[in-house]
Amino acid sequence: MELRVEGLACRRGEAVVLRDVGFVLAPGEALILRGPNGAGKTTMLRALAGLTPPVAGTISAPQEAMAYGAHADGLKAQLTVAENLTFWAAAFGTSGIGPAVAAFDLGALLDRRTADLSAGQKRRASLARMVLTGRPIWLLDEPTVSLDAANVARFAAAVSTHLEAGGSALIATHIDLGLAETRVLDVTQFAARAAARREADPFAEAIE
Ligand SMILES: Nc1ncnc2c1ncn2[C@@H]1O[C@H](COP(=O)(O)OP(=O)(O)OP(=O)(O)O)[C@@H](O)[C@H]1O
Repeated sequence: MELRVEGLACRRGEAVVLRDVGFVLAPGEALILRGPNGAGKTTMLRALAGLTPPVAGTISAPQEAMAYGAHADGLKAQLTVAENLTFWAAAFGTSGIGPAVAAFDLGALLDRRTADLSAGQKRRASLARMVLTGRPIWLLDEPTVSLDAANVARFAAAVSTHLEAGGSALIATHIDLGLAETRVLDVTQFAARAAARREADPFAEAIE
């Protein structure tokens, strides 16, 4: 499913952080969100995921087409990895957790409470949930935090499998994931405050 975003203005709290956001994400494509800390990557992903509805603009794909993987792992701490994944599979009507377990090498961890996992193990269990959603558009916020090199590669392979199946992914990350043929979207071009400053002072851009 294509995701077409036009004229999006996104707020965080009371402040409009981004405006005039526009891009097209085609099936089979990954788009990397870039920008320094505070540029608005999370803000954009939250708007697309429906957590903070945009102030203006249009998002072509319905909410049900998107799966959001946030900064937080979002696991139920007292449940085991298997119980967490089974819960998600049931919630999204996906049969079987096998492909998600294999993609993130979780076989040896299935009976462990997620509260007792290391940070990287929690991250892997959290990312496995994306596979279980069965949703075509993945929105991922710094997905590789806490992952070692082998697991960054596992994550990249899971994204590639998703893209090959006709899915797409919008990924905020500061690292090179090693994905083939990704496009990069620099969110600083959509900064609402810089635009407002430039409009107020036509010479501001020259001294920034
Ligand atoms: N709850 C909030 N209320 C008001 N402003 C916020 C809130 N959360 C974040 N902000 C501000 O919104 C701006 C965009 O933040 P955002 O988290 O989208 O940036 P980011 O590009 O994801 O940064 P990072 O790379 O550090 O994760 C920042 O200036 C931030 O301080």
